[in-house]
Amino acid sequence: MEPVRHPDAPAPGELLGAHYDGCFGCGGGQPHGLRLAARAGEGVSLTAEFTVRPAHQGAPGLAHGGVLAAALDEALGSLNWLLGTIAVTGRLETDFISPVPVGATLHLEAEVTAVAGRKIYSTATGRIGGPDGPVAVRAEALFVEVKVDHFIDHGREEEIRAAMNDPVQVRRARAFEVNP
Ligand SMILES: CCCCC/C=C\C/C=C\C/C=C\C/C=C\CCCC(=O)SCCNC(=O)CCNC(=O)[C@H](O)C(C)(C)COP(=O)(O)OP(=O)(O)OC[C@H]1O[C@@H](n2cnc3c(N)ncnc32)[C@H](O)[C@@H]1OP(=O)(O)O
Repeated sequence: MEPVRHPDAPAPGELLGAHYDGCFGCGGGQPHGLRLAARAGEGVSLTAEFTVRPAHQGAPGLAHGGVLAAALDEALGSLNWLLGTIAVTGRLETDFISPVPVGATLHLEAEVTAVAGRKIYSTATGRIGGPDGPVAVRAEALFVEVKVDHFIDHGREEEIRAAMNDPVQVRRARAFEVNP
C-alpha cells in the first residue's frame, strides 16, 4: 500500500527534534552521538544532516561504516514521526559507495515507499559535498510497527523508569502514537 502521511505530521520544512535525549542517533545527551537533525519533507519523506566527527572514525580520517549505517538507520527511523507510528528496524541493507571523510556533512534523504500491515518499507541516501552532491551511502530498510510496551518490556529498567518519569519524554513517545 501507498504510505499515508499522518494528518498531524509536522509540516514540510519543520524540524522533527529528538525522540529521546539519550539516543545515539538524534539525542543531545550523548557526547559522541550523531546529533542527526531531521526536517519533514513532502509526503512521507524527510531530510537530515550529520557531520562526521573524529569520534566517528573507522580508518584514519574516515567515517566508520557502522556509524554511517547508524545515521541511515536514524534518518529512516525518524520517518515514524510522519506516519504517526512507532516502529523499529527489522532489516537494514546498506551500500557503501564512496568513503566519507571526517569533517564531511552527510546530507540524508529518507522516504517510506510502502506500508503492508505492520511492515514499513523505506529507503535512504546520504550525499556528500552538498544536498545535490554524489551519493556516498544508501540503504533499504524494513521497519516493523510496535507498541510503546516494546520499549517498556525490553529496555533496561533504570532508563525506562527515568523516561516514564520525564513528562517531556512521555509527550514525545505519545507524539509517535498519534493514530486516530
Ligand atoms: C513513556 C515510555 C517511554 C519509553 C519509549 C521512549 C521512546 C519511544 C519513542 C520512539 C522510539 C522509536 C523508535 C526508535 C527510533 C530510532 C532508532 C533507529 C531505529 C532503530 O535502530 S530500532 C532498534 C533496532 N531494532 C530492534 O531492536 C528490533 C529488534 N527486533 C524485534 O524487536 C522484532 O524482531 C520485531 C519487532 C522487529 C518483529 O517482531 P514481532 O514478533 O513483533 O513481529 P514478527 O516477527 O511477526 O514480524 C512482523 C512481520 O515483519 C517481518 N519481519 C520481521 N523482521 C524481519 C526481517 N528482519 N526481515 C524480513 N522480514 C521481517 C515478519 O516476517 C512479519 O511479516 P509477515 O507479517 O508478513 O509475516
